[in-house]
Amino acid sequence: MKRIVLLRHGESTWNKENRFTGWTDVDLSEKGIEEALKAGEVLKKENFVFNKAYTSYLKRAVKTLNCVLDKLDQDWIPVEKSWRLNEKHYGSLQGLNKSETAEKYGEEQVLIWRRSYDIAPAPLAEDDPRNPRFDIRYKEVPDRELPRTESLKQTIERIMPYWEKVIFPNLKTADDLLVVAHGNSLRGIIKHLKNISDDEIVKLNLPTAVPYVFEFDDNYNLVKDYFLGDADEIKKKMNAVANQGKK
Ligand SMILES: O=C(O)[C@@H](CO)OP(=O)(O)O
Repeated sequence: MKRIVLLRHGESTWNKENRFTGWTDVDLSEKGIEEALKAGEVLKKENFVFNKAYTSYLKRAVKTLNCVLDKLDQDWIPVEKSWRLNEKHYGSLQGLNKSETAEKYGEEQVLIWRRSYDIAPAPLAEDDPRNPRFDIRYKEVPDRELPRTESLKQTIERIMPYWEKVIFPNLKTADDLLVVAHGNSLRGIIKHLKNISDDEIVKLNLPTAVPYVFEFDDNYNLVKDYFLGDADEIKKKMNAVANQGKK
């Protein structure tokens, strides 16, 4: 049996403040660190030994991974970071409070921006200092590939080359892989793995720092997927994420 564990980072300071984050590089909150350490403990209890881990270029994911590996005493394993695992770029919404945005534009519009498959928020202006083209960490990425905003569809399009060429083929030699990323970048991967329709994906809200295990047979077909943890608590966390876009 081969397994890939997907893990959304722990609560960030902007999750706490209920602000659209996207590619903004905010830190974990105190609670986020605790959640990340707890995820590590849960994986330890299940005796996971990872061959390799992947994460994004954003510190809330990187630090969550570090907390998990520390708890597992597997700090030594190879880790690869890629900008392709970054969160969906939230364009000009980045920094805005989600409830205030719902007051202004309506909950339905906010749901479209947050969860629809192919509608993207308005892009950042070319000269906006937050435009990724000004950020040194993306200097190796051709400008035409750097987003100014993204729909989930566009997020999936930039993740897939990395998923299909780098992460997934590793299952040939590895038994257990760990991917620590973000609410929407992981929704994109899950949509692909479970073949979820464009309409159904709107309903998926990922909880922070709850390990989501995907099991594959010898032909790399998905056989089973499940969250590790208390079902009621996970449901509560998912509802809380969904409610962030309400007035
Ligand atoms: O703001 C964001 O970048 C994401 C993840 O925290 O939020 P949402 O759940 O609204 O897509």
